[in-house]
Amino acid sequence: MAEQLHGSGNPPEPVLEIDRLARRLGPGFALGPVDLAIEPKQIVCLVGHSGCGKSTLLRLIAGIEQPDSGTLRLDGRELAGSDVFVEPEKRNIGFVFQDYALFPHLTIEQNVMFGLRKWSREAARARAAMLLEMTALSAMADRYPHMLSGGEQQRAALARALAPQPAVVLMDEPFSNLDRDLRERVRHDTIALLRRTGTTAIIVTHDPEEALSTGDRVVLMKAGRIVQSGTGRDLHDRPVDRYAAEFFSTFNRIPGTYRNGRLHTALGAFPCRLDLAEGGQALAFIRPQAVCPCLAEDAFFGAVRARSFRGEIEQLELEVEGLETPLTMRTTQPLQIRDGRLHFQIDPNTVLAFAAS
Ligand SMILES: Nc1ncnc2c1ncn2[C@@H]1O[C@H](COP(=O)(O)OP(=O)(O)OP(=O)(O)O)[C@@H](O)[C@H]1O
Repeated sequence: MAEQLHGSGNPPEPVLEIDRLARRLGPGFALGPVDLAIEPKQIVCLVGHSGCGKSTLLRLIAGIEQPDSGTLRLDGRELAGSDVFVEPEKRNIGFVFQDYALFPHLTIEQNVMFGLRKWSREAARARAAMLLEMTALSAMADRYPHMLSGGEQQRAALARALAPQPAVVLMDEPFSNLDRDLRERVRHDTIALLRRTGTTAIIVTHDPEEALSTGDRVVLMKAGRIVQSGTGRDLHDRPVDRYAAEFFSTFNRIPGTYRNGRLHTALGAFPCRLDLAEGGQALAFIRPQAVCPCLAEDAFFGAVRARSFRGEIEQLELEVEGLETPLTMRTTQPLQIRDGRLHFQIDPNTVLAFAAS
């Protein structure tokens, strides 16, 4: 997770400010109201399940879609508001589409130069040459898009988006068309290029791991709204609700009773603060990695019902007295299973608690 570090002073002025932005699409879907402020040079990952409105928000920012209400400002200039609407090509925003959308009848160099039509030919060629160099495409400048691999087309689309020096680049699922190995590499190179050029970027993804590993800031959406926004650490370690928790991790959900600032369960009592009356029902969310092997005789134990070795980690399903469903455990530690039983303890530090309803 790459966290951007700022000095101890105030955060920098946002480059993009979204204020109460809303858009209804047909009878079934409404986006917003959405508020979001994005700092310069930040890489923001918009993440959420299919249909939550990620692309709609991106299209509103790009100007492909017009909001019903709310405002959008870029570098202090209003792009969309009650009586303002700036056309996409006048927004100084770059866009990389999921399918790259390169112009098939133009060479790679011509594609990259497309947004530079107002530049002098000399300056445009120099800028395109620099971006082709940065994306390792110089040798392919005269080829047409169909003569490039998927990864190369993605880089060409990024070079084209970056060419006019946009204030923000928007990328809609830019790595999803690539197979797994290639995706890792292209993602790494893309982020390196965005960092090197100091580009502010919003990347849409539905992949939780991609969001956590890529974004300086992760914005989780659900049903057209922002559920939580923060660093990957914030969202992973301190999710605001069950939805956010389960989006990024898998958990054992252990029922319990809330009393005296603790959630009392069959696996012990965990300190927590819930907006719940004394005696209210809640769930302890226990990560499989927080279930640790333990040799102490008075530790909890369970009957091993399934065991699968997955390379670096081993996953076990344990049947534990007092629990209705098997407890999942993931560990890298050596295991001592005696008579089919394993002793374990729970690391309380990562346990989360949510009201049961
Ligand atoms: N032009 C439209 N008219 C009516 N409904 C639409 C229109 N475009 C999108 N929708 C609906 O709006 C919702 C949000 O779509 P959107 O494409 O923004 O979601 P998404 O989070 O990007 O999903 P995915 O990850 O599948 O691309 C969906 O339910 C979709 O069916």
